[in-house]
Amino acid sequence: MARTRIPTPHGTVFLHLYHNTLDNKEHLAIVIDPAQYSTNNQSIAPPIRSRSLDAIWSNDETQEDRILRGAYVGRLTPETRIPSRPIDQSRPPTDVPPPLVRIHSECFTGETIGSLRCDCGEQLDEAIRLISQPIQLSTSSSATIPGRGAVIYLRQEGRGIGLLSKIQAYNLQDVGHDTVTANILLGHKADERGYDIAAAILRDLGLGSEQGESIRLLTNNPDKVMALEQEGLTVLERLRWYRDHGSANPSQLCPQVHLRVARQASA
Ligand SMILES: Nc1nc2c(ncn2[C@@H]2O[C@H](COP(=O)(O)OP(=O)(O)OP(=O)(O)O)[C@@H](O)[C@H]2O)c(=O)[nH]1
Repeated sequence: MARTRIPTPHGTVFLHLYHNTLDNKEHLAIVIDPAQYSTNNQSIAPPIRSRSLDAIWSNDETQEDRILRGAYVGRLTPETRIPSRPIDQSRPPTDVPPPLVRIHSECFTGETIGSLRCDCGEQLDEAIRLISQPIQLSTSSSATIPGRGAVIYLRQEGRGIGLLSKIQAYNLQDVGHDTVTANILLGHKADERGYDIAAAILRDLGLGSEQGESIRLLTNNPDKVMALEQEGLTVLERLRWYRDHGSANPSQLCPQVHLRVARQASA
């Protein structure tokens, strides 16, 4: 695996690329924890870091090897390069809310070419924006810490049926079938997504696992919570956050979307 810093409109994030033994796809974790990047290093919450990244991979691994794959702490600059050490995870103080997590499945059409058949591109952006929002600590009405959490980006296009079948399904939708029937006519299940890889990535990041912190999950989809709990992860709270797919009715929008719509209307 490897990790690097990516500047985004919502701030600095750390992109983690994972290899796995279940499929030959490169799944990703977008870790939002800008405190790790700050120079004053006074974060009261534990850093969200990958155990496998910070592990020592071999006896002959050099500091340069570690830096190259992203196993460093703080900022990487021409003058500063501090390799990380294997993690000793500490539990956060009790007034720090659990990290916010979004499990997002790949959607080339919505994210890359801006398809309006779905709102996946907007959802991805909104997830990073929401997780990046400063967090108010419960013990003090004025103290805040930088937003922290992660988007787990799974390479399961078209609810797991793949891009080719998704394109064919769109044609079936254009001739009058709904999304579920279109998938079934193509020999697929209505939804072929799985969340075991997401659970493994979350465990690696110390999110939701016994050794780490519990999480708050951004989703309208209770299957995602069930799947993570079956994998032994702890989801403290499910936050409904967006409109359900296919719902164009503004009365069904959640508060964040109402806010965004209001902002757009006044722009
Ligand atoms: N087959 C098919 N897949 C679609 C269609 N529209 C969106 N998708 C896929 O649906 C997936 C979106 O899933 P998620 O981001 O996990 O979100 P969700 O299942 O809607 O649940 P939430 O967590 O509540 O947002 C992506 O893989 C998209 O490619 C469609 O019309 N047909």
